Amino acid sequence: MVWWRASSADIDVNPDLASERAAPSFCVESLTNLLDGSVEKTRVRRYVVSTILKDPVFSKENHYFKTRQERYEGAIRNSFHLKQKIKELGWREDGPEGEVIYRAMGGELALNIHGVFIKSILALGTDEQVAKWIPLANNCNILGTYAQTELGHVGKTCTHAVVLAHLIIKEKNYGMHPFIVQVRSLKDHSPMPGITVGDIGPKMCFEQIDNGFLMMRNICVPKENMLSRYSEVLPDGTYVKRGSDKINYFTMVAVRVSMLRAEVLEALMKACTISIRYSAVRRQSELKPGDREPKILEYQTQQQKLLPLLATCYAIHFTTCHVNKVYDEVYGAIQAGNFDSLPELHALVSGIKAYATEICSNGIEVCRKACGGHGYSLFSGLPSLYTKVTASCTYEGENTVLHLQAARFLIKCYAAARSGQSLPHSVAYLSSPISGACQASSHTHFLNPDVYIKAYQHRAYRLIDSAAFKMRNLVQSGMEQYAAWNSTSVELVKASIAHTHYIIVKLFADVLDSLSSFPEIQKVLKSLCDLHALHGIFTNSGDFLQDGHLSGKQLEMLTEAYLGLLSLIRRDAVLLVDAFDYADQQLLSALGSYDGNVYYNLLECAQKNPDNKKVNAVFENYLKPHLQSNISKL
Ligand SMILES: CCCCCCC/C=C/C(=O)SCCNC(=O)CCNC(=O)[C@H](O)C(C)(C)COP(=O)(O)OP(=O)(O)OC[C@H]1O[C@@H](n2cnc3c(N)ncnc32)[C@H](O)[C@@H]1OP(=O)(O)O
Ligand SMILES: Cc1cc2nc3c(=O)[nH]c(=O)nc-3n(C[C@H](O)[C@H](O)[C@H](O)COP(=O)(O)OP(=O)(O)OC[C@H]3O[C@@H](n4cnc5c(N)ncnc54)[C@H](O)[C@@H]3O)c2cc1C
Repeated sequence: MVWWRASSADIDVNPDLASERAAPSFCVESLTNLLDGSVEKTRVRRYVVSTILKDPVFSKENHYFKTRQERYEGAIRNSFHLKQKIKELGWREDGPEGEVIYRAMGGELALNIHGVFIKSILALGTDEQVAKWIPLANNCNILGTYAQTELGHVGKTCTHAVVLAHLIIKEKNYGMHPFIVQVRSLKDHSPMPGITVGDIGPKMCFEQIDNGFLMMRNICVPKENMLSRYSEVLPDGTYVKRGSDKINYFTMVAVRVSMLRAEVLEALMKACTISIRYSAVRRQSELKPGDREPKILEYQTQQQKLLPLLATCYAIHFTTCHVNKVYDEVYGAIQAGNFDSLPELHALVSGIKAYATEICSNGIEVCRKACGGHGYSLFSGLPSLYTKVTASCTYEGENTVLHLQAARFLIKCYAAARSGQSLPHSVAYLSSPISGACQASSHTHFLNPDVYIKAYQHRAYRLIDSAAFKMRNLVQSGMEQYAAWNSTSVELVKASIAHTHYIIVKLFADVLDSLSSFPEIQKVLKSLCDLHALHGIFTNSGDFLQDGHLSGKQLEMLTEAYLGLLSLIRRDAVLLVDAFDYADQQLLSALGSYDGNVYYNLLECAQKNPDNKKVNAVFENYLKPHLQSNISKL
């Protein structure tokens, strides 16, 4: 549905795109409602997005020509204007509008880490600390950041930081604890005594956000500035702990959950929208001899690049819904004093954060290359999606480090299962390994979720089992535990990826069961679920063949099923990205607009280049002497 266009000109939809929408096999609007969560949520999202897009302060006119300073200033201006607007319109950041405001802004905000600062105080502060700091932070009377990494990330805006530092009392180290530290004066913004602070300089992306360095010398932090909901130092120096000592890491769990939808999946959905629409209007080369050039989406290799990514968008979408639900449950329990599920939540979120950021950033780059030369232009919208999302493979925990966090939990659970203990829900399968080889005897058998879920479960179990076995052998042969861990870490990362992939495939298949009242939607999502699962086996076939769970013959059958799905989903591909329901101004792409008038849009964007409006200074400075030295001979 288009409710906002890239251009005010009244342009018809490109017939090549119109024909893709002519005979839908399902109701696009119903699928949009499902993705949003309900008809009402779609209405609220559209209202928020259109309100934001109509506001001239938030205009992204000439976005791709802006300097770093212009983007930074614009993002600061946007952040304050948005706060004012939210207040005036009575929107609630913790209510239905809150979920979509950030997505609607498309990232052009500068106070994101102020949000992390607030999250930390809410999660880790006592009631008194929350009462003192949160109103100040909410009103932007102080501007905060979260400083954990050594050279990390205070920039040129903030006045306060939640600093994660070691708590040492009478020479005993109690580990990392959060302290609120004032880093700049509220009067003139100069660094506080003992503080050295500044911006770290140009980055691959995030020009609109300042990231910084921070050094502290002889800084005295008042005791009441240690966030003390779960651990406190009494006036006599006694350390008191309430609950788990891991809770001080909780901000990271919270941010990893919140970034999945708004930062990471959002970008892959946009990239798929752009590249699939473009592939339905771009015609190139020859398929059938003598025929007109086909749409590039007709090429099987193009389908193979884009359609599994489209399926991945849906898979990760349902995964993030599940993760949010689990997060709410566990956070509720923690607030009531029960920390039992924190390790499982941490492992689940770590694995999914690492898996999703990796697959989304790699996927966006595939989308960019799939658009040929125009994909390289910033006007395609694809390069900036990539440079932004690739950062998420690093921030909030570098992905290898996070897979190793998840693997540590898996190995512990595997050992617990072997000693007969019961396991948390997400790893319960480690108690009951699947025995025997896959029984599929035709390609259609691979369109049965039970068959591929078993294959994924078997692969995850085998990789965890074999990593645990190797480590045990290394330790038994005299290697120290830490060295055995390092010598097994490649296999451990692989095990975490396999476990996470199993969870994602299973969650997608579970969603299908709940859709029996929407048979058309169920059908198309079933094909996407099959494609997601079979693509994963096709591209990691060694893992499934290695111990004979699948045979070479079965892989041939699976390949046939997989390729069949590509041509099946190709028919609905444009409609499946239309269901993501992005307005053109959200995509900011000359290739991906709803109307498909790619060449008109590209030319319009290029003509906006201020450099095209006048003779360039290089003419006077460098070209003229050469061009005019022999002018009389022409
Ligand atoms: C528009 C968007 C703009 C961008 C926004 C970007 C904002 C970015 C912010 C940041 O990047 S903030 C910095 C984030 N840093 C990281 O994520 C670092 C990653 N490293 C870790 O998470 C490490 O685990 C650690 C927390 C630094 C601790 O390392 P350490 O080596 O001291 O201990 P470990 O052996 O790793 O863990 C000990 C113990 O604790 C458990 N654990 C670790 N993390 C958590 C957690 N988040 N929640 C719960 N539990 C956790 C871990 O499993 C171990 O448990 P046991 O096995 O001992 O039981
Ligand atoms: C855009 C952006 C915003 C950020 N914002 C913030 C912020 O607001 N606050 C903040 O505190 N930080 C922030 N960070 C920092 C970020 O959290 C860290 O960069 C990240 O956690 C990785 O840590 P590192 O840079 O020290 O990398 P390193 O840990 O040095 O990693 C470098 C390499 O070493 C490997 N490695 C490291 N440890 C292990 C291990 N145990 N086992 C195996 N391999 C290992 C990694 O896999 C990686 O390949 C931000 C970073 C970026 C890019």
